[in-house]
Amino acid sequence: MSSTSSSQPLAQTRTRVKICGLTREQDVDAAVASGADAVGFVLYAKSPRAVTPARAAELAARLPPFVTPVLLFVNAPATEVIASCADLAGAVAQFHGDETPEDCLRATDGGRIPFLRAARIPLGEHGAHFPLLEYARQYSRARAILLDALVEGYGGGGKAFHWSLLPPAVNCHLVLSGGLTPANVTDGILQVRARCPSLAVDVSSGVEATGPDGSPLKGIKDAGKIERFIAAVRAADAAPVAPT
Ligand SMILES: O=C(O)c1ccccc1N[C@@H]1O[C@H](COP(=O)(O)O)[C@@H](O)[C@H]1O
Repeated sequence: MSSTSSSQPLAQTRTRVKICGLTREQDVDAAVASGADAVGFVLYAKSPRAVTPARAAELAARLPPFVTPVLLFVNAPATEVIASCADLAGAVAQFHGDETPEDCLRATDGGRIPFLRAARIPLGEHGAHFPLLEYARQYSRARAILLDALVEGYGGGGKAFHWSLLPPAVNCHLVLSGGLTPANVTDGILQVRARCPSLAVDVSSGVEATGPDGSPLKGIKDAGKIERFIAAVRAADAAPVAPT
């Protein structure tokens, strides 16, 4: 039985929130205080938000029960994924590179470690050509398909794809990400939830602090932005679902 597709329609749930790319204790605490359901640590050395597995475990030790640590990998060897997840109780793996369905299973001990698979949707009108339903079928052992924009460097680019070009009906668990901010997340949820009842959201760039010149401080979060982001998610949950 697959995890992401079912013949029965999925139930609509409260929108779960993941805050990703955390590198500091105070940002983990801010995410938890604002009501995040999950926090993400980037175990991809080329990312400006990269942490080591040991640092991820140290930061995750601050999490209270029922807040899930997510470890993000890009084309990491299976042994590395398995070892990192073994060191962090309750961790979920997020595959954000070119991992095949077989790679995902190998790196999760045959699916025993729960995992998310990122789908990288082209920007602009090209997004209409992404075969999401087929992709979800291929990665049916994933707990959810995480939608991100196709950007250089695999992810974390702060760019949004065109949500309106997603298929009209998707019956698998989705995580919407890519360029979400406190200002656009309500609209994103309303557009995607009309197509998929089981939706979570994930943000990194959109809740980061900025330097004196307005440039983003990658890996450094802004507690106020995290709070406004989660408040905007709750506003979407309180809104009626509009048909597509
Ligand atoms: O954060 C990164 O540096 C990163 C690097 C490589 C792959 C994914 C990465 N981040 C993830 O990308 C999505 C969207 O992020 P954003 O909100 O647009 O910045 C999210 O899952 C990040 O965790």
